[in-house]
Amino acid sequence: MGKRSHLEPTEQRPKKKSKSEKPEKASKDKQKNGDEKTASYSDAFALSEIPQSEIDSFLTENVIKIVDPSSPDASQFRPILSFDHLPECDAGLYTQLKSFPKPTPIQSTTWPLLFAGRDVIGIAETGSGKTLGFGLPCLKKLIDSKSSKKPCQPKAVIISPTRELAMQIYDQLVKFGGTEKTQVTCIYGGVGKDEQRRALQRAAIVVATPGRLKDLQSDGSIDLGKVQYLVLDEADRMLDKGFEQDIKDIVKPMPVSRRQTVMFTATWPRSVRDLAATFMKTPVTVTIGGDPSADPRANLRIKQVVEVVDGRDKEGRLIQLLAKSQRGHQLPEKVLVFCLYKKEAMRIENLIRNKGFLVAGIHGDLNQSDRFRNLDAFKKGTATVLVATDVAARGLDIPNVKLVINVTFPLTVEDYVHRIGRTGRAGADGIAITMFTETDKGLSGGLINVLKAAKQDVPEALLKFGTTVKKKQHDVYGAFYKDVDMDKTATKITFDD
Ligand SMILES: Nc1ncnc2c1ncn2[C@@H]1O[C@H](COP(=O)(O)OP(=O)(O)OP(=O)(O)O)[C@@H](O)[C@H]1O
Repeated sequence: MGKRSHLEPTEQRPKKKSKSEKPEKASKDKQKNGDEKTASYSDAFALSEIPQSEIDSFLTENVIKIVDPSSPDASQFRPILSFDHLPECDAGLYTQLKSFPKPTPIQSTTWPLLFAGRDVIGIAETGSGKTLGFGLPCLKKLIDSKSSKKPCQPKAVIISPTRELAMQIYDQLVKFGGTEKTQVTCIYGGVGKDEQRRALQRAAIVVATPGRLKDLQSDGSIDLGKVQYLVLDEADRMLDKGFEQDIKDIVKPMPVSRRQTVMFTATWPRSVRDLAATFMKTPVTVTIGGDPSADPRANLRIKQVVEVVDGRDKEGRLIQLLAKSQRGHQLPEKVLVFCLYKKEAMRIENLIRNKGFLVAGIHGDLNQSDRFRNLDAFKKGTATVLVATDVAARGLDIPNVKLVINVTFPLTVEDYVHRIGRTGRAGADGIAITMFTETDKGLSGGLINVLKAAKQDVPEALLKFGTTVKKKQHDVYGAFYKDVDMDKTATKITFDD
């Protein structure tokens, strides 16, 4: 292990080391924190052989920041630069990884920490492989675990804000899970409970939406007292007011000392950070691409176009854009159209259908089988336009979405970053076109900062609305807040369960 750096204990930066200097192969029983979690992790020999200068370049080039309150030593956890550096594991866990050239930066940096049992907050751009970032260590933990599992007592729980995202995480775990795949299950609302109860009998890893998980916990169908690995995906969403109480209730039977807690997201607003700390034990915060205290950051491969328009011109402009993307190419492009409200989404979907485009919709008023079916149609390309509310803003990994059109701006710039992040995934490019009207002007400052940070053009007309960033106005924001029918006087907020 190299010399300790003189940095403040809260911050790790790449340490300078000569090329010939090699770190000791260190065994890392990382639990200095006096808790009951134990995990042993050592750098693979091939990783320990890599010169420190190469590690330093990797950290610098990817603008990786690691803040560990318990240690100032940057070399303690070397990023896993190649799949060959992964710790040994049975059960064909790494077989499927061969389809990828190497780990993404968030995977490289968080995997060693997670294998070593640390609590981790991982912040990285949309489409950067965060699911496997938390998913692979989860599967490895299960494979390595010697203790037997009792029915309805999972060892790992992964919580996601929407049913579609929960299913997507489940699919990934099954795909990468090798022989353990039969021990993964997914529970979410909008469908019957009996089958889910049966699946819980054998499930070691449960992927869930919070409402249904809480329901099954309350009626005794699941006992979370043995959970050792807890993930909040889209963590800022899971911790905002809409879900906060559910999450608190769910984690009550899993003491923080006995569980590893993992939070991943692309946006990490200040408003949730203190709350996050109450769920975690000396977490290491890993940020890819810059300081987490800055404005939410968009994926840099997405070209962002903002058009300041009169509200009455939106539909005409939308049809123009769709005509170009659907008929101006050999094959129609996949386009995701975001609306703010369910009624608006339904109206826009009908409008698009009447113009002869292949369209499907996804929002909270559809039953679950229609939601899954429509999403599937878009994935397969039988519908090339998907009209969605923010229920589809986060996490969904739909191949080849070329264009995102925001017909109505979301209620927060974080949601904007997630919405446009449905394109430009896994290294691809994408375009996002946003119609911005006078009604949205309260968010112009935040949007301008997102555009500037991503070196995008800021239209004059947007600057005229002002550059001040207003404090977040909605305690409940994002996908579910907006899945409300604002045309009605009763403003019941509905959540995925
Ligand atoms: N090492 C890798 N190399 C290339 N592609 C990868 C790698 N790991 C994962 N992917 C692929 O990248 C895509 C995006 O991954 P994922 O959905 O996990 O992104 P994310 O960071 O969670 O995005 P979001 O913030 O939108 O939820 C997926 O199709 C996934 O299969």
